Parts: sequence; structure tokens; C-alpha cells
Amino acid sequence: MSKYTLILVRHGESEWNQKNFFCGWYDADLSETGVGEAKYAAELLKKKGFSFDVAFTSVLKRAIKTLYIIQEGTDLHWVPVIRSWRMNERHYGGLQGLNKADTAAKHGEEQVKIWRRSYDVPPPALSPGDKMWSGNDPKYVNLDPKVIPACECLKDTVARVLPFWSDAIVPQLREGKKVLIAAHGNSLRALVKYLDDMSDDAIMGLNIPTGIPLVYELDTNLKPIKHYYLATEEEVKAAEARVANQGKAK
Ligand SMILES: O=C(O)[C@@H](CO)OP(=O)(O)O
Repeated sequence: MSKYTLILVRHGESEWNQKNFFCGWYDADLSETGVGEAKYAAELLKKKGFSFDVAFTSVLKRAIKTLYIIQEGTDLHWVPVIRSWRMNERHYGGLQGLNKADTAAKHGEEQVKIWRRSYDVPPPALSPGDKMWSGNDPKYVNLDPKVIPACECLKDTVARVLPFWSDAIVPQLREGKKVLIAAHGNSLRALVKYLDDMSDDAIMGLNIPTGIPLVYELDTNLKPIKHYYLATEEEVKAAEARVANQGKAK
């Protein structure tokens, strides 16, 4: 019997997804398509009878706005929202702002796949003083500058997501609250790797589509009993392939 419900949603397409740029901690807005995807996520939740009692998101506007659009579409504006930098996208270091297809043409698709999807190979780090470094951004002024990354591999993202999972999200689940997390492709991959106990190799093949709710039913030990997307298999497969293909040279 399932005990707890957790719903994961990757934000709708961002303006930098649309341009096919590595985005990471850059605070790109939702594109018009992304707004539509967030509305669609809300519709799917409503149509399939899902609700939530508390929501978590990052401090990046593409995730915050996706969550708000979902709250708007499900009439759940009142639900408490907790935002944390720990749910931010993986920091893409020196790749942030570069076009993924151009990077694949320059460095090879295999290298780009390693940078995008490997567990423990980080992308090139930002140089000291790079304008992409987030330390001067008001969102992070209360953080120890040492925790602000110059780049992250997925392993680093797992290391900062899991304390938030245990300290902030698990207590809400344990209280019997249905939890929704609106976050990012790789912060959600970090969580899914942990929940599904995926190997470092298996995680390379996981691409999370934008705007399609992914429901986890958890047992009393918070182990997944099952998980499923609220869309048809064809729809999910096509959306996953679109994400994977962003790293191909044109
Ligand atoms: O650019 C990024 O920050 C992420 C998510 O949009 O992309 P990728 O799928 O390449 O990890």
C-alpha cells in the first residue's frame, strides 16, 4: 500500500532551453512554450485528480513561475511554498551560455553527453571573477560563498539536494502531506537517482521532460512503490528524446 505521494515537475521550457544554451544557475525566464507547458502540467494534475498540500521549488524564476502557474491552474494558490537554492539546476560552470549543438560540434557529441549526463565528471569550472559566478547575486547573499559553485557534476548536485530532501521535504511527507516539487532537469535527476537507487551508469540514460508531472508513490520507509508520468508513454518518450537530442551537433 502506498503511504506517501510525491509529485515532481520539471519547469516548462525556458528562453535558454529554446535557444539550446547550457543554463545552470543562469536565471532564464520561461518561454511562451514553457508557460504553455506549465499550464498543461496543471491540467494533467487536475484531470487525473492530483492535489498537493505543500510545494518546494528553487530560487530560479523558471521553476518558481512554473509552480505558480500550476497553483493557478489547480486553484491551490494558498498552498505553502518553500524555495531553496538547493533545488536549483546543476551549475554548468564555464558551459553556461554556450549553445549545446555548437559545443557538440566543437568538442564532439560524446564529450557533451559526458558533461551533460555523467555522474561524476564536472563541466569546465568558471574562471575566478567570471560574471556568471552567482556570489554577487542578491539571491545568494546569505550563503557562505564557499558553497556557491563554480561548476557541478551530478554527484555535487546530489550532495546539496539530499540534505534538503531529508531536512525539509521528508518531514512534510511524514506528516502525511502530499508534496509537489517544481525544479530542474538535473536537480530532479539527483533526487530520482537517490529514490530509485540508480547506478552511476544508469543515471546517464535518464532525461526528464519539461512540464510532465512525475508521480512517486512511496511506502512507509519512503521507498518508491511505483512511479509514473501523467502523460502517455509515446508523449513521454518523444519528450525525453527531445531533451537527449539537445546535445547533438546540427
Ligand atoms: O542547460 C541546463 O541547465 C540543463 C537543463 O535545461 O540542460 P541539460 O539537459 O543539458 O542538462
